[in-house]
Amino acid sequence: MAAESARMSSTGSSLCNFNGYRRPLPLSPSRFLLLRPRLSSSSSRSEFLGSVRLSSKPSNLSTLQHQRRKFSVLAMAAEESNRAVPLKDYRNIGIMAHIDAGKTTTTERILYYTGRNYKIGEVHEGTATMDWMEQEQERGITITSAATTTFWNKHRINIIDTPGHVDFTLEVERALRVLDGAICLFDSVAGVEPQSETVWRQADKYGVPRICFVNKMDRLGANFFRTRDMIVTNLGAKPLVIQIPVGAEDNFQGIIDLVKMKAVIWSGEELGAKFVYEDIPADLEELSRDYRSQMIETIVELDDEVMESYLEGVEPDEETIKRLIRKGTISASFVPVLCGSAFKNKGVQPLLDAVVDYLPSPLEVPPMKGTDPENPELTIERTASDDEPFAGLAFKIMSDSFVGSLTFVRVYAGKLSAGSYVLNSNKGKKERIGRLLEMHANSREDVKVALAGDIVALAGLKDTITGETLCDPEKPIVLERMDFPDPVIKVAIEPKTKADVDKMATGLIKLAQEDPSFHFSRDEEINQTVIEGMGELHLEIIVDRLKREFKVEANVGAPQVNYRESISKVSEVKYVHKKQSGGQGQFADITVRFEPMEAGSGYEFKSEIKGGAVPREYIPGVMKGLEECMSNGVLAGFPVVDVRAVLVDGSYHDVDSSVLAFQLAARGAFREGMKKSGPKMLEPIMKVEVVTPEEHLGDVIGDLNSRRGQINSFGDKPGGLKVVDALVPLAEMFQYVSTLRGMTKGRASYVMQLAKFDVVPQHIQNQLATKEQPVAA
Ligand SMILES: Nc1nc2c(ncn2[C@@H]2O[C@H](COP(=O)(O)OP(=O)(O)OP(=O)(O)O)[C@@H](O)[C@H]2O)c(=O)[nH]1
Repeated sequence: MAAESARMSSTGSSLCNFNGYRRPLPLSPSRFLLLRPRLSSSSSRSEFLGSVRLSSKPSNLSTLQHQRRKFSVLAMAAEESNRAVPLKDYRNIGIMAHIDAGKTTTTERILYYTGRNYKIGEVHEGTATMDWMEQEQERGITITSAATTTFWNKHRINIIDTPGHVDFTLEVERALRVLDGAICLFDSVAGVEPQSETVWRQADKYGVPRICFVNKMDRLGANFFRTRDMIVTNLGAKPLVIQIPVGAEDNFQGIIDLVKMKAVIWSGEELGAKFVYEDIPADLEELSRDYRSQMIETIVELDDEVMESYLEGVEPDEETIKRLIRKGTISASFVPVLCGSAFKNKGVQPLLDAVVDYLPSPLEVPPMKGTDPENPELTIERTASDDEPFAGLAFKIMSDSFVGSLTFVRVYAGKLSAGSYVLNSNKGKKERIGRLLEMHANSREDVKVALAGDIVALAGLKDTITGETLCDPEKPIVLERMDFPDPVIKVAIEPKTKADVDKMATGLIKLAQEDPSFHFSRDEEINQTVIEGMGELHLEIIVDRLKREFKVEANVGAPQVNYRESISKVSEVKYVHKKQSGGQGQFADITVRFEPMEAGSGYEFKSEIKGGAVPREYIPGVMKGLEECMSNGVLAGFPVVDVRAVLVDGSYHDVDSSVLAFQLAARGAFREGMKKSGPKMLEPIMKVEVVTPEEHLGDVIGDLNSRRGQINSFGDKPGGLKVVDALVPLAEMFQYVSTLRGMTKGRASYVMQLAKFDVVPQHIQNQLATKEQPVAA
């Protein structure tokens, strides 16, 4: 059996200690129904390669356990040999791009050509298989990742379709976290668009090898070479052109395969149209030779021997070329660039070949690392093998009308059997694996066992939420968690009838389990529920799902920005809470130092108490008192962030001191301390990119200025379009879509994403301080 290896890490967290205690960013001004732990950021795969192996974890298994283990190893070995597809032939891939670049269409074509989908759906007809949710079909956009398994050339390909809209970038992050490789799609007319840049950076962060597919070569204005150049200028990447188009727009016929030096021409554009390999047309011979030389000169750099032969005039053979393209893709030395038209059914099969030929198998990516739940200082790794102890990551939860809820899990190591028990190592709870399902968009297949490298859906898990680890109870590990963004927008929501109250609570809990970027809270005092998310569309979809899936009719208030409060300087306050009203009194004396922290740090509590000035048993009272206040800043009641509270001194009374007295003292210290620390209000600032015809440029800029926008740059786009890049407070962007539409007769478009939090101008702070919290309409 492969040994479980242990590594020491310097980043162990001490979540429960008084010193260095951290809590999540407070997200609502009122009481929470749901609190989420702040998750540590995942480090990149390349970072992982740098760690040092120290020792093996000692085993303390009893003889009986040893025997059982020996038996199960033998059983596993037998199963390994029964593996239908060897692990080296697995490809776990995602398809990512800007909105409307054609991800869903391409995925549909892949499913068709790999034989899993007999009746193909068209996105614009609202019948695409991957876009299975009703809202997606109506709106023609992809809003959740749907995982599906398919086969090509004896390889097993697990595909995750990801959304392009910025409100759902979390979905893209989640997909990237569990994938080994990606196809980046571009619209050949628009080239590299803003959301492609965002997902590209996300893929960089997770070290995901990728190939590029320049889609929509049949569209008017299609330009493969311009898109290739934009990959250099906008993404800073090194493209390796391995195909060039034959024709473009109406005349797009196929591609030149620069590896085989053959033209691949489709006989028609209907589904299932046949293609043939033929000689390169005379007018493309020179261009093809040029691009092939560039390709070969790039790849030979990866192998000294091949380079030497090449310099002596020997061109590498097809097998060597493919091996080196694969090597360079996996090591991110370059990104192969292909082209086609998914809609016109051209280029999809060679794209599938490229997935198999150039994207990595689970064996070619660094082993997954995590920590020992008993000892967070100890880093453990799991390599992709059925012989390792089971470890998997729950990366998505979806409500399902048949089985209640489905938990999507990427199996990193070991095997998972239906009917067995696994450990949720984040919660320390066992979960029974009821059904294991292999997903095919909206249909499913029961399987008995999932093996290393698989992506499966589990039915009937009770406690596991997105981002948590499931593992072998005898070999526990907590895998690196995912980063979830904090919501930037909120609205009040109220059920229309009393009968809907319970249904709404059930629905909100389920939706929050599925989507870690969606939060909700309820203030019993004013009888109000507030939902929080990443944008207007995100919350609109949540309300829509409440209605459709949970049959809840609700009134929804106007959207409000999630402001935050913070401090600008250090302050120290001494606060004595003393009460004597007959009977036992209350006494607590504390000195707390409040320190500003770097943006995004949340809130931290530390105790520097020495010699028992404040006895240990009272410190939780101080922590609790401070934490309660952190969700309610002194300026306008917004959550307080980026603050460290340090308990430096205090005193107590033998009879009158209690946890409650210290809790109340902490509240008093917070109020005074915040006021002394230069409190400030922060607001989300969005990076906005507007694409508009030149004649409306003046109006667009004037309007952005009137929204407190700061214009950063202008640019040009094909087709005489202008691009404006600006930073605008989110508070000024509500309903921008209709203003922009009206102003430009529907000819301009925009995308935006969170850039940073910044200080709110004083006059707006004053208005906010006197404003009511959101109320449902
Ligand atoms: N002309 C042409 N149209 C295409 C092609 N591929 C996709 N489309 C069309 O482009 C539109 C968007 O395609 P989708 O597949 O939904 O794009 P998507 O990237 O999944 O979109 P989101 O999920 O909303 O981000 C649809 O109307 C498609 O029919 C293509 O190769 N050529």
